[in-house]
Amino acid sequence: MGTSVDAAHTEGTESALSVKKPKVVFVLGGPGSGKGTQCANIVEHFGYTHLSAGDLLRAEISSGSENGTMIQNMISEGVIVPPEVTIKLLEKAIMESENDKFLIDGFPRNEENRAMFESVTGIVPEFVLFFDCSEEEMERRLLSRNQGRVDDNIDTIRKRFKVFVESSLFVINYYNSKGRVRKIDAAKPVAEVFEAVKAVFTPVDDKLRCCLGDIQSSGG
Ligand SMILES: Nc1ncnc2c1ncn2[C@@H]1O[C@H](COP(=O)(O)OP(=O)(O)O)[C@@H](O)[C@H]1O
Ligand SMILES: Nc1ccn([C@@H]2O[C@H](COP(=O)(O)OP(=O)(O)O)[C@@H](O)[C@H]2O)c(=O)n1
Ligand SMILES: [Mg+2]
Repeated sequence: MGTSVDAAHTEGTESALSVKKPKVVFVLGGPGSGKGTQCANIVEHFGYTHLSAGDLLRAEISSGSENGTMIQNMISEGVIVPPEVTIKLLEKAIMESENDKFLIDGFPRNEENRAMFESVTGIVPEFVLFFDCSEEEMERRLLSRNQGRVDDNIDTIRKRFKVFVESSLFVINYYNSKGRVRKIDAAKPVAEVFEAVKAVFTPVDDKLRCCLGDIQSSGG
């Protein structure tokens, strides 16, 4: 028995996370759909901690980890890194945070990611925010992102789109069948997308209070 990150992978739901029981929202959508951009807005307004699976993997490469070369090669090819690597990084980041609510951005990207995260941590997401955007628009955004990413070139972008359609959409459909997907039209300008995101995160009783306020102030 143990609660260390290493122990988590051999002991099923004995992960430290099954004790911490954080609140988790998965943020999914194709490459360039605006996940990172909107997560920054959500953090500011709703007090979540943002964990981007891609950022954690890139930090792992920069740290000189023994997995670094393998991760670097896989990101350059636009393919999905083995789930135990990504889950370990997510668990560590969650355990190191004092917060108890997290936006997990860009994960789970395939069924292997999803099933292993659930069996290791015992966590089911509150809901899944899905940014829906055309490939044409996502391609335009990625080609002008200018963050020096090795995978923002047209060849790798096409491979990432293929992985999204062939593997990631399966996960979105899975959660949709469980009624957990909140789909957002992500092709609109950033501020308009965030209005739709806010509606998803604002608790129902806040929305009611807001409407009642409107009725009272109009004398109704
Ligand atoms: N709604 C939007 N309209 C236009 N450009 C956007 C929008 N959302 C994000 N961007 C830009 O598109 C690029 C990709 O956004 P990002 O948030 O990194 O997407 P993701 O994390 O899904 O790949 C960035 O340069 C970002 O500034
Ligand atoms: N769950 C994940 C998330 C990202 N990745 C890798 O990291 C790359 C970049 O992911 P990202 O989330 O930063 O990319 P964007 O969708 O933000 O453009 C992916 O193309 C994968 O190679 C992964 O292997 N597994
Ligand atoms: Mg991103």
